[in-house]
Amino acid sequence: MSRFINEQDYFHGKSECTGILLVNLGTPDAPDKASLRRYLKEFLSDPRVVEIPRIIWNVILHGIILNTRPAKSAAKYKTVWTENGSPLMHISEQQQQALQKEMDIRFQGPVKVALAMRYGNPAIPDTLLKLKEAGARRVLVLPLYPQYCAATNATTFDKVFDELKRWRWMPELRLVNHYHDHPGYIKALANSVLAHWEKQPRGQLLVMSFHGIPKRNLMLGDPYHCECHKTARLLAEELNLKPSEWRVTFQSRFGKAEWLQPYTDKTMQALPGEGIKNVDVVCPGFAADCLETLEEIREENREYFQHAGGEHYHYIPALNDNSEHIKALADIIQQHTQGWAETTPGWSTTTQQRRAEKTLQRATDKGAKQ
Ligand SMILES: C=CC1=C(C)c2cc3[nH]c(cc4nc(cc5[nH]c(cc1n2)c(C)c5CCC(=O)O)C(CCC(=O)O)=C4C)c(C)c3C=C
Ligand SMILES: [Fe+2]
Ligand SMILES: [Fe+2]
Repeated sequence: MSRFINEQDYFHGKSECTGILLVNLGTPDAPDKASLRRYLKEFLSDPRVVEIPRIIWNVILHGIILNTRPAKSAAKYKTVWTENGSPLMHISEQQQQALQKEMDIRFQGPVKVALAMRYGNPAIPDTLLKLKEAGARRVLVLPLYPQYCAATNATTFDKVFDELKRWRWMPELRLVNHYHDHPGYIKALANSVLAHWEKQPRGQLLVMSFHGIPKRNLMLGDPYHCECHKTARLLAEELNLKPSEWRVTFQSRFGKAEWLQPYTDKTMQALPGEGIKNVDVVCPGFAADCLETLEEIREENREYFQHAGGEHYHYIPALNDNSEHIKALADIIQQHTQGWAETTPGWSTTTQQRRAEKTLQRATDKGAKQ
């Protein structure tokens, strides 16, 4: 017996690979009360998510929230659930598959891209074990949150560290902290807005709505607020927008404390009164569409806006598995895996083959001339 996870079938010369662990938030297994209760219990028990002293929070969570919220949230999830299940899960799987293809093209050595969710399934420990079985001696953790936040990125890293604490032979580990100002990500966002404007008449204002966090977290030094504003400024610059043509708001407030302002819902209720009756809304902080974009932004906030006298409200989808997004994420992976011998970005097999064919052709041409 050993307290650690051992290398049961280790043998010398076993083939190795680089593992890329993509992580998003997670989603309930089904849009029903029992699944929501399980999911919310795990999520909201995380001290990185709710930073209230445990003794007080446990009473609120178990006494009130877990008795009221699961049914209400399940009803909301039902409105976005599709035959493929939760949008967040389905889109994340598409991203994983597309990134695996991109890695196979870009890298010489074997790279295995795996998807995990911070809460629910597929769990981070199980996915790390799968990467281990595949021979991943190097692991890059890429949380799919462009803006760093302790409630999302730090808790992802916590979970990875907790699992690796149990291993006898730890892999080399690298973490992507954030990519809020990555040029490829900003360009992909800008092009998705431009593509939308080609199909729909452009609104008077582009609202960039980010998931909120408690204001206290900002005061305690969380860089999230600042990174959201930087993303927004870079996106506005890329789109050549005047200051009056764009605005940052924060959505998805949870609980009674003050969160980052201005709130998206209050803004939507106020805009028609300011003479802004046509808006486009984009959520640059969400790598994949989910409950918070599809239900809260695409539907709920449209109602607030139109109820207040707004006319045209267009939601611009998240980047999802859009090819420019996948290329930007692949660039981020490439930057962060530099120096890991087997993944040295080089010519893919097809590129090498094409080069060899060209060389052969040149030699043949030369031979023919002589
Ligand atoms: C994009 C980054 C996110 C940050 C930052 C974030 C902070 C944060 N969230 C809650 C509470 C809830 N969030 C919920 C859903 C949810 N949150 C994110 C992303 C961020 N959260 C996503 C992608 C999702 C959607 C998941 C899906 O299945 O589609 C929920 C659950 C839904 C509900 O019951 O309303 C809660 C609760 C807090 C408290 C917080 C920061 C402290
Ligand atoms: Fe959230
Ligand atoms: Fe919400």
